[in-house]
Amino acid sequence: MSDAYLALEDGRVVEARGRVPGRTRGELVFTTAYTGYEESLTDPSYEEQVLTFSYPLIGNYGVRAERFESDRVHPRAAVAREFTEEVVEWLADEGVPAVDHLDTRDLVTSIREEGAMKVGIAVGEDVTPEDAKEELAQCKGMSEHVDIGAQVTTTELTTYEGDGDTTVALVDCGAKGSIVDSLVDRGATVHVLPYDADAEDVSALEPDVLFISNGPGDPENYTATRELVEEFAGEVPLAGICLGQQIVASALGGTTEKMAFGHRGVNQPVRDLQTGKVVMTTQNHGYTVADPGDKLDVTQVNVNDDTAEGLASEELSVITRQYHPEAHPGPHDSLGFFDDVLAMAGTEGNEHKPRVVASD
Ligand SMILES: NC(=O)CC[C@H](N)C(=O)O
Repeated sequence: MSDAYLALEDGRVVEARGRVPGRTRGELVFTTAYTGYEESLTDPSYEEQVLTFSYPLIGNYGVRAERFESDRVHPRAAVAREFTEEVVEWLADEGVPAVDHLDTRDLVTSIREEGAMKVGIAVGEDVTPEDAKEELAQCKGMSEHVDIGAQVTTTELTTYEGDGDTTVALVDCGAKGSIVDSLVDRGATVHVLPYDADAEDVSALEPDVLFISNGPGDPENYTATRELVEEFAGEVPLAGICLGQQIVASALGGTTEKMAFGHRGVNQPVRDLQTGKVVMTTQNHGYTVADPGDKLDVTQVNVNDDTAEGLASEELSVITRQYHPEAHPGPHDSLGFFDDVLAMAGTEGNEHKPRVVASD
């Protein structure tokens, strides 16, 4: 008898060792990141997903709150070949079910072949495969979480003061803390707004840049945020990261679609189409921009599958990234994006000229 079962959408039930008890469900995804488990587990973009680590040992350098990207763990459950005791204690404190001692290579191969799939999980002394199947039966697809932004956003305007002249209105659809840090470190004052902020809320801040954050789920469900982009495009420079790129594209006439299993890891190669340079990037997304529309140009692409990794419009002053230039976890190669965003703002005291071509 096992004390943990995973019921997969493809009909299989996988046995595992229970580390943190509970019953839950979500979309089963994997990350190939070999460091950064604290950052990944606290990334709000993982809301409503079950995160499988393909790296076999998770927790070997401890758990430190200073590395967290938000104030809680977001995946509904965590799966690894082996979790250390310290990670298990953290996940137990957070009430997030965890399992290990299963063949994660097999799980990852299934997701690669069949795509991200729903999973039901049951962990505890008396659980049965039927319990996991019951969870699976109640599991929604990611796009069915129509108001997922409400689960991860700030509920009130919060301001982080920088010592420069640029004011950024950051719409929080589940923003990682490192995005705020990267902007404040460069002197920007960042006003973090709820995901459903309206045009008046934004105008009141007189921002130099409207910045749409990363976040979980289907970009087409973020109606209020898309309306903000429509309203301010051409009036205020626009920036976006990950979900932010998808929302900007969708608002400006482009389309988005769900990927088979997405990109999650810290070594995704991205080519800048103007410079030809390739950088290694951190990624965590299951949707992508299928067509950028007439107003935006694709400026960067994924080397593995050619998907759009950067978009821009010189005319409208827009730059976006599908990957995570703020890193945490992952390489710092693309931090220059934040300099480009502030340069685009063209505020007084900024030594750069406004431009939309990336330097990263
Ligand atoms: N990191 C993110 O912002 C994720 C974006 C979006 N929710 C996706 O899965 O594609």
